[in-house]
Amino acid sequence: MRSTKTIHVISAHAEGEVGDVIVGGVAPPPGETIWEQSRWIARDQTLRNFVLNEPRGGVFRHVNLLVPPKHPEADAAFIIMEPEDTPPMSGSNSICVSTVLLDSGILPMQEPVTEITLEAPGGLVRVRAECRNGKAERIFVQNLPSFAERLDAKLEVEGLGTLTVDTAYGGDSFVIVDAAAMGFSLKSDEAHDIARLGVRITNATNAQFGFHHPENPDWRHFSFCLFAGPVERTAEDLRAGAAVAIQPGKVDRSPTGTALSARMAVLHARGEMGPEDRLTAVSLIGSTFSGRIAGTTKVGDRPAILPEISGRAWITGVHQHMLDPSDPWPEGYRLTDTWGAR
Ligand SMILES: O=C(O)[C@H]1NCC[C@@H]1O
Repeated sequence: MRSTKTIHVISAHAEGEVGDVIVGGVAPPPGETIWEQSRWIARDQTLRNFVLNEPRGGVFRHVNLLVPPKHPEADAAFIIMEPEDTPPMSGSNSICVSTVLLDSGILPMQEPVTEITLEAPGGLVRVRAECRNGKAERIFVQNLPSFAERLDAKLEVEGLGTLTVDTAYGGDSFVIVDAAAMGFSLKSDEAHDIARLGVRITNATNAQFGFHHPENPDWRHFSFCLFAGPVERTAEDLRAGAAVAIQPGKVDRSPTGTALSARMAVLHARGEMGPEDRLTAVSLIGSTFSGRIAGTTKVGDRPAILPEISGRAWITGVHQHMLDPSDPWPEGYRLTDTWGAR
């Protein structure tokens, strides 16, 4: 076999959403901070195209690049590559990265609990992993400070009229719509319609509102549309369906940890969720992430919560992605039959 580059990957999924991890074969990109390194990866596109485009990737794939941490408290750092974005943070990807680091032995595992600190592009995240028999069984992530931005804002969407939406940040930026008001009961056979509609709503939100993060002026757009199911409360246990449309038009198979964090920020801002409550988000495939509000803080002058989310991930394989020097498509390709919901 001949190859001009070989990239070593441990593949994983968190509650259904793919989050592969590059463990070797890629030199750390230039940059003084993990955020700067992630901007370099986003601008350069070479690695993104190689691992995300066909024939090695596909629209369902997210890939995380492990890099040496910059922060003295971090045990490891990672750059997240999603189909269209290179975001500050991701729930499912951080759970996959933690699981791969511990299950593969890159970081030492201690049973029954291992605590590690990860450096995401958006900042430090503390991780607690429940471990048994050599497996990280459940990962608890103290996500980035999360905040509600607009509540009950009016958004015009061509063909849909005026929608009432919330916007929020949960490690990534969300427009949140009421799933029932959009005619969805959040069943798996609605995935295609949710993906198509969600992208239209995200695009309209970007055109009309534009996102502003008080401490990260580089993150200026809305990434996702969350279709939020009704919250059912039993004492301190809250439960709600969640389907997130990801650009260019797919639905997260997991319940989306950043969406759960954004939703908890909105519920907290409305006085509908407190630190004693737990919110379980349920995805279209029936998988769950659990969340709680571990504290409150401020992001700039905005009131914010410190969300903790938890979920499970599993390793699915080990891959070596290679490039034959005669391959005419070294950066791969995308076609609109799968890249973008039609
Ligand atoms: O869990 C999450 O936050 C993510 N899942 C894929 C897209 C989002 O980053």
